[in-house]
Amino acid sequence: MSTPTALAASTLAHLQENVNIKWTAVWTLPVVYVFAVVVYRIFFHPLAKYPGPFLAKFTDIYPILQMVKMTRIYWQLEMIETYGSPVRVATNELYFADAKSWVDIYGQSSNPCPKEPVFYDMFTATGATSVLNERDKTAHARVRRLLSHAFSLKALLQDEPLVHQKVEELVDGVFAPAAKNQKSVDIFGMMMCHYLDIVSYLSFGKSFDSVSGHGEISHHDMDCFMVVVPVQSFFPFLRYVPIPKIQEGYRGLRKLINFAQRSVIEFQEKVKKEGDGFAQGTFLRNLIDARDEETGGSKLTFEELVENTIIFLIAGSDTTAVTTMYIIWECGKNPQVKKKLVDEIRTAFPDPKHAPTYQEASKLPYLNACIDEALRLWGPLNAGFPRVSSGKVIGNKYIPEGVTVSTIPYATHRDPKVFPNPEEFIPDRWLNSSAEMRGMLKPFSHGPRNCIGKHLAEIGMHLTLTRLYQLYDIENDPSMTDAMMRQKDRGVAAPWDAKFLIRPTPAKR
Ligand code: HEM
Repeated sequence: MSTPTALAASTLAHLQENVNIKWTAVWTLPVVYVFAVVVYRIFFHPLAKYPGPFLAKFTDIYPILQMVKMTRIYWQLEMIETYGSPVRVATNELYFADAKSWVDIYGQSSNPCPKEPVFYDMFTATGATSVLNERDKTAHARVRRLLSHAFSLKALLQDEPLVHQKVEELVDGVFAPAAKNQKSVDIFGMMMCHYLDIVSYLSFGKSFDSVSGHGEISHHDMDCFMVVVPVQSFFPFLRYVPIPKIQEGYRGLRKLINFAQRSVIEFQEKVKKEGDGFAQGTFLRNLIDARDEETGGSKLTFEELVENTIIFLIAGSDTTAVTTMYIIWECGKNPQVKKKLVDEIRTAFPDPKHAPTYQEASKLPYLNACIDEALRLWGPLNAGFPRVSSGKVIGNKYIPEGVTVSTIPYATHRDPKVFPNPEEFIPDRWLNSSAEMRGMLKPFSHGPRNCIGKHLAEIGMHLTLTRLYQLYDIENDPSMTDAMMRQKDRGVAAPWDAKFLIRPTPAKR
């Protein structure tokens, strides 16, 4: 018979055993779960058969790491070169680098691949959706139709005098003083400001005037809020974090939203007061007046106007500025290229009193070739645009629904079979371009979600480059190196050191 002490001891031992079993269960269950997930992802996941680095089979570490390091484009190319296309770069993600995938993923389709939510939810200033991040096909098509007239070449050309005015401000405020004083000038920030001034003028009916520094909003405000905008969708309470940089970002964002709201209201009031004649045919007037017959004559709401115009600033200034700067950089490095371009421009426009118009400048074959080549080699958004497979054949394989897919421009633009010597800046390759080359060059993406601002970007770049080379001989400052101009991929891929020193001197004719 057990004594009471022995009984108590045995009960205690049982209890302890139970507790041990429970503790063992507490830590073994997650381990078994994680092990099962890893085994599933490596051997049984629908993407198990695709090549790729080992860790990508069961983690999403690589793309995240590359985004943080801002070196995504280089790693993307390395993945394609090492494993071919498609390559599995994360548990549920494939990269492609061929012409057919451009059409399959991004082309017009009754079964389109929608935008990837985690990536695109980042891009909102006010919390509303815009043409950029709207995922629903029908809702996007409505906004896109409402915006399309304002972005048509014909409508934009009505605003051409404004672009000329901004180009002259860049000349007078930046190039002329540097040429006069025979000094190098850093055009990195100024070029961003130049295009910001153009887009803000179109969007709000008044420019930020950031080149002259007289405006209400500066490029610095934009930089500030770009620190918080992409992060806040992951951390909804970010605005309450008392870190100075974050608070400065929110101040910049609030300033911009206030400016946008105020400008749209003032403009709408003027339209009401002054009637049909007011600012007729201008960009903002076109947006306000646009009606979509397919949705019973719906118009852009106030919230849509504000969010979309802010998105135009983000999408349309640094992108165009970066491309312009890389053309100047490459011309500085390649005297023969520069000579051809400058000769073409100065022969077509010998009189410095006549600033070339877009219709004239867009007919220059070598300038067009330089722009294509810069977008191929240095395109600001060449890291790709993620979509979610809708369950369809992409390339030549069926890709199940839900897999994240993208075609990587940085890689298609460097395919040596299509672009010999891919790392070299050779504008001549575009003078007789093949359909194959055009099928691989997609700096503005492809299909119904391609860049709506392409014409505006082209007007800006043509007018700016022709005028600058018409008036100035431009050298790269000797201190500038390839390493300083290497692209840093902060969303828009721009020179690593955020600096580009050049030396303009009056054109020798
Ligand atoms: C060289 C200059 C530019 C380049 C390389 C460029 C490139 C692109 C690319 C690749 C996309 C597709 C992005 C995606 O699918 O996520 C895009 C979309 C867009 N771009 Fe541009 N862009 C440029 C200039 C502009 C300008 C000047 C504007 C307007 C002011 C603009 C406004 C937009 C908008 C609103 C979208 C979203 C379109 C939609 O989803 O329907 N872009 N751009």
